[in-house]
Amino acid sequence: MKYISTRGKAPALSFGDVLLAGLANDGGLYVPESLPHYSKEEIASWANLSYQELAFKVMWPFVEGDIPEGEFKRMIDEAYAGFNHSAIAPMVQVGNNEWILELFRGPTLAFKDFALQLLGRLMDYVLSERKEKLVILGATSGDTGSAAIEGCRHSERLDIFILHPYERVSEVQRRQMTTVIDDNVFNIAVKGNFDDCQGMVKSSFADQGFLKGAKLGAVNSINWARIMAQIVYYFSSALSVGAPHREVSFSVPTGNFGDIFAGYLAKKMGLPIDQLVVATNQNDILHRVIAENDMSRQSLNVTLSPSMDIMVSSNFERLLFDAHGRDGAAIDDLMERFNKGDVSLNDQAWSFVKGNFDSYKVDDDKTCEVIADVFASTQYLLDPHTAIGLEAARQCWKDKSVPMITLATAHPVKFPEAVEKAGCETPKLPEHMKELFEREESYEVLDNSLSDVQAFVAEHI
Ligand SMILES: Cc1ncc(COP(=O)(O)O)c(C=O)c1O
Ligand SMILES: N[C@@H](CCOP(=O)(O)O)C(=O)O
Repeated sequence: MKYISTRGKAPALSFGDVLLAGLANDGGLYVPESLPHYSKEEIASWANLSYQELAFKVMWPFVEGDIPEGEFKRMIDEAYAGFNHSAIAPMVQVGNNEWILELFRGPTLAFKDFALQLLGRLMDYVLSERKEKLVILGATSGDTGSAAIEGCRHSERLDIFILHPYERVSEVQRRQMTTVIDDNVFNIAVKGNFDDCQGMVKSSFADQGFLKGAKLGAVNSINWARIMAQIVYYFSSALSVGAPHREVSFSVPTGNFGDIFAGYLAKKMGLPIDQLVVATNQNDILHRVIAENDMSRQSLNVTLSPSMDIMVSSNFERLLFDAHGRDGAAIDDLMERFNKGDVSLNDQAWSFVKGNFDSYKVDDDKTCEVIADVFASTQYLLDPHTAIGLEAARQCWKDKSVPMITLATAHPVKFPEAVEKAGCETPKLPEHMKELFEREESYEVLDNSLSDVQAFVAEHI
């Protein structure tokens, strides 16, 4: 399979090259040149597969030619061995035809483990084959960081630097990253917000001179391999409620647009999806663009769902590429216009976006109300991001005979502030994290300055 850049100016690459490249060298994001498409019969034949077997079926066309089949199967098995539920992504029913897809059963308790447990292994394999090393620079609003560190820390071929916004992630999230004391793991708290951190990562890809010859890699969802692994649970959950013989809908707590973009691809690959609902917190740029064609960047709010405190949604560019007939030059031009302050899409692109997604915005008060109500009626405790997803699902659901699946993107134990504001009790940390608050932390606090961050990285590789 070949991959092309959304800006049309970078060379087409193979999976292995895209995996290591992260961002394309024209500033674009890599997407597959074409997608595999599966018939109803073929999807139906996957109904009794284990999660790992299904993962292989769904992802194999994307890696074939670059990763040997046996190695890929081994990596999948190892990646999901550390999950604490045999279904890997179990479903919980919270209402009539209303489902929660638990994506927090991995080691760091958020959906990021699905892709990052695999990504670390894929990178390690390709780097070993090529006898190369990689410097990872990642940005996190709280969850990607710990999952990436967990997925990469054991590789002798990776040094990993994670930027998180200073004092804007929950204490559990921070400690999950900063208590990992390994020679190849570096945490940096940037005095800024997530968009600042993500901007520094992208700028560093554009000019890698500061690395003195070392190569930069990405663990954020700008890396295609992240999206690929996130497609699988759309298939597994849909199959478990009767797809492909019936349609299903999904509601997805959204920030960087990676997770829901994976759902959009699942649909293009043949999964019968009725609705894809983009659920946002007060940082609602994606809701505004879908509902009103307004992409104006407003200042970033600090919310009770910090992992979604994002204004610049990287993966939206992948969707815009499709919305503009996969014309890289048009996207290159559009991105330049956005940077100059243009804030709307042309009619054709907007109707493409509106035609594929519904959206809803949920504020902090409503988030807490949903956590409280759902707990009172079912004894099921939602994390704040999932509560936003569930509320958006309920507001946007058009056909109640179609099962609505809300992605539970994180475990509530990571967000005690929201849980307590909702009047609920925060659950206990799981066994493997029970000493989290006693463990030593190590991280560097830096100004919101690209040169300071790059100097720190250069000094420590
Ligand atoms: C808990 C949680 N929910 C939702 C999201 C949003 O996912 P995406 O950025 O893929 O849209 C994130 C961060 O990415 C997250 O950590
Ligand atoms: N919510 C994320 C932000 C980064 O998103 P990514 O999916 O592009 O890695 C986080 O928790 O770090």
